[in-house]
Amino acid sequence: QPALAQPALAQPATEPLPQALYDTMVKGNGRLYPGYRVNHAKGALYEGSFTPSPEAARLSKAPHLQSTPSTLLLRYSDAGGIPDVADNAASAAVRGLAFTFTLPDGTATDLMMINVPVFVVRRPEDFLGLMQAAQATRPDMPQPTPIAQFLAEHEEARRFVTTAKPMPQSFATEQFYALHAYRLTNAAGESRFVRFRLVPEAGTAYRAPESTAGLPADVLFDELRTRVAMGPVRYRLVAQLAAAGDQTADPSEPWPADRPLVELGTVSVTQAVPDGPVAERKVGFLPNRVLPGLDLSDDPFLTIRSDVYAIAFPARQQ
Ligand code: HEM
Repeated sequence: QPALAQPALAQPATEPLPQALYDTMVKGNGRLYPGYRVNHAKGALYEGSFTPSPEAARLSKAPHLQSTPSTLLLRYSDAGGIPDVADNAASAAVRGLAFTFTLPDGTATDLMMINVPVFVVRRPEDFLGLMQAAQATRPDMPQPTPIAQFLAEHEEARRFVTTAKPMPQSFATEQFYALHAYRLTNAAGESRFVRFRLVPEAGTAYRAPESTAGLPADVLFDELRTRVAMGPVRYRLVAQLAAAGDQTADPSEPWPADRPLVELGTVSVTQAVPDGPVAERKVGFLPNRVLPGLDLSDDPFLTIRSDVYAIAFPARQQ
């Protein structure tokens, strides 16, 4: 009997993906900013409330989507790991808005959004590849540079980087998207896949690209603080409903624009958190902090990102 050739399973000792994503993000920042988030480092904390619409309970039995209002803790942010990045810097253009909804009995869930409707890559491992390609690229390199090569091979990333990301007039005139699909299940046991978005009551309003150069570094955060001091800033939380067969695993691929939108309720941002810069260090959000009636889809980013944030949060407590 011939001996079966057993190739040695010589796998290179690689880091688990969440740790590799975190470490590569830290490396990309070039230096450490102790106490700050490695991404979305510049931000501000606010309080508010969420009042669900009657339609919300028809879609989901999740406690925050029934009739009882929740209190909200919200954090607005600019992209990138530099805590004092200017709001008009190109690197800050992907802005974040993260929420914790808390019911009177302490039940809580998180929702994390950015101001673009789709993500830059299809899969978490591609995000690692994108960061590695960007970090390996030097201006004096011959073409194709690693980043040019990555973009050549990833059509969705090309689409993302070439899509204009205009600077809003205000955080109160920007739309935000949770990107990933979630599954809502109502009291009758009926399930739908949805994607959440936030639509500003003030309408969307952007700045002409040629008008942003001389703006103060904190223009958006200062404007929001002044605006909220004068009265609540409101948004509508909206669910886009998937049709049967729409894919739910790839946040770089939008669903067709004709998918119905259902209003889930009103978000009111009512006041800045006192001593927010200190308070925000003890605050973290998780894409997988869900409730019965609000479940994760098969989008692998939801779990991988949650694992990354579970590494990042304790690392910034020191
Ligand atoms: C694999 C892809 C991603 C990685 C590795 C990643 C990593 C990170 C990390 C490490 C932080 C800092 C967390 C902390 O210290 O608490 C962060 C913050 C954030 N991320 Fe991501 N992220 C990814 C994708 C996304 C996507 C798709 C969204 C869109 C919803 C998003 C939205 C945010 C927001 C809004 C924050 C700020 C949270 C806050 O204000 O505390 N991220 N990200």
